[in-house]
Amino acid sequence: MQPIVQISLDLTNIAEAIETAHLAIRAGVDWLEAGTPLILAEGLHGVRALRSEFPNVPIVADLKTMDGGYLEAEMMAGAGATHVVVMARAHEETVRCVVKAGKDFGVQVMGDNMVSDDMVAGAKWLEDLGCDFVIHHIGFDERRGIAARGQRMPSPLDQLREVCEAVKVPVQAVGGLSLEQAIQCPAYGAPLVVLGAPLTIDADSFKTADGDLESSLRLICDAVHSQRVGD
Ligand SMILES: O=C([C@H](O)CO)[C@H](O)[C@H](O)COP(=O)(O)O
Repeated sequence: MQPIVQISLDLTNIAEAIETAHLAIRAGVDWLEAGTPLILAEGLHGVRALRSEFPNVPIVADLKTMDGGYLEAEMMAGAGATHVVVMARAHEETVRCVVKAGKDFGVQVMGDNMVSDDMVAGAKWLEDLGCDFVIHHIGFDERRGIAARGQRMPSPLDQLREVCEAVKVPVQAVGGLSLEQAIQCPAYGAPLVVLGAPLTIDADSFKTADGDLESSLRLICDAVHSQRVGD
């Protein structure tokens, strides 16, 4: 499969999310993610607004579902999401409910192995329960906490190859990746590349000399799309 570029809209209002999404789509981004902060701030309205503005673009709702999985997935599907996210730390029954809702409402399920005791086993478990994708994720707080104690910050690249080898479903690596590291994900076997905080939060640092963020983003998308997964 050709690598896919997703932008994580970790923003807190619809106007900013739509503006960033337009720029991203023009630059070649394939999927939009309604990030957790956007969903907290704007809820279903945020997902509906993205769907209405971008009728044909896949939209990942990063809900991080822990319970009540069927209804959460049903609501997000109704608002226009094409993908929902359930956590490996949730009860097995919750993952099953989200997978069932995914089938009933035509959305795909991404299982997130964040904070699993064994990240590789967590990924495999999510696949066995029927998730369509695995997100291999080192959480924001975990990374910051470890760094604050003066230890090396863990990276999702550390075990990415192992996770990709353990499952058959496509894998996405998330959590503190620089743009350069994100671009390397297909070489580790992960076809889904997420551009997160560096672009949505520190966007100014990624503008080209002429101040054009869109052209920087286009270069990144081209670099990802020109790769073959696992090379
Ligand atoms: O899911 C996320 C996190 O848990 C906070 O909600 C972020 O979208 C994800 O961690 C992306 O983070 P960066 O890689 O730092 O952009």
